[in-house]
Amino acid sequence: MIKLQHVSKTFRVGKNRIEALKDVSLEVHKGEIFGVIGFSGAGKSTLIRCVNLLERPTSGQVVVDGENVLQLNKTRLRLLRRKIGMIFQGYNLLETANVYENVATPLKLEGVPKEEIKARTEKYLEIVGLSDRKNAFPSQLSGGQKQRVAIARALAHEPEVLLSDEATSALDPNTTDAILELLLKVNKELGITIFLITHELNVIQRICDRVAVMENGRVVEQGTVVDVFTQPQQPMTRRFISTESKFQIPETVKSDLLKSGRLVKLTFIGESSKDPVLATLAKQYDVLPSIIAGGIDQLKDQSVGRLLVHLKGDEAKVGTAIDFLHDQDVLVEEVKN
Ligand SMILES: Nc1ncnc2c1ncn2[C@@H]1O[C@H](COP(=O)(O)OP(=O)(O)OP(=O)(O)O)[C@@H](O)[C@H]1O
Repeated sequence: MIKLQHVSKTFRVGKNRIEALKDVSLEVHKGEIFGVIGFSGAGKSTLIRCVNLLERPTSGQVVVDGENVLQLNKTRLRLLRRKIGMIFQGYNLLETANVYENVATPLKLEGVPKEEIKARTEKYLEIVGLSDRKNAFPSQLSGGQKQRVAIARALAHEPEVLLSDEATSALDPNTTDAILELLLKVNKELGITIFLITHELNVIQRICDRVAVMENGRVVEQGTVVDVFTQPQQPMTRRFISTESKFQIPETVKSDLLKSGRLVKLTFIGESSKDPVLATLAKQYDVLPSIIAGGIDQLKDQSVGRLLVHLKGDEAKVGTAIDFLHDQDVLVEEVKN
């Protein structure tokens, strides 16, 4: 649906050159939710803005629905942009227009017939749950409601792709969850492909199918959310996951535990969480496992359980027990000093 091939973007500010994107390639498949995550300044906004040419790449190709957008004339580009809706962190609503007008006015400007404008505006306000607030003005709405209006406005153009530029970044956690649920519904029920950028791991975990991790203008890692989340390959990705993870123990506790045994982080994905591996360690290997910390993360379609386990016993037996864990359907990472 969206293909970015070797995309680079350099900004010139006075005598300085800022390389915001360096040879970025990625592909967003039709029907999926694809997320790009990275810390501030990584190049995420520049990247997403290259899809609908709010920003023009310095080099590389951008292909949307089979069309090379960099080669389109103005009319064809305008037609293509109709297939691409966009929502922003700051909502970009018309403050002097009410909810209904915020959705209807852009359709009017596009020359959509009157009856159709009414039908679409009502339909999409209903989908985002704001039918009863259509006469309210933006100043009378909460942040979450404003984002719902922005989503309805984008959907009213009946796009095939929705670009989301940090749409939940200004919202509190509960409102964020509600907006993420709405995006899932838009993806599932309307079949709209979603390409989003975020600095929040939670957004990726909750709704994305695949993810790309950006650092200093480059994509350093990409894959399914389950793979990238459970087996991060790059230091940057690990840093991101551990920064957000509640799964950390103080250094002093860690060094005490390492004096009396070995420490392993176990990750259980889906079905593997049902096997009683810790009981097997105690029974068959004569090793005493103690759970130091643990938790479950809910990814879009999968739950991932994590345990930090201390293993105490005869050194050789603990070694064999760790080999046994590696043979199970469980990801094992030993924690060392
Ligand atoms: N119009 C511009 N002119 C000059 N430099 C720019 C412009 N837009 C972005 N940049 C620079 O490009 C780099 C990437 O910025 P970008 O906004 O894409 O990153 P980001 O990952 O979206 O970060 P943030 O979440 O803070 O917006 C930064 O160094 C930024 O200062």
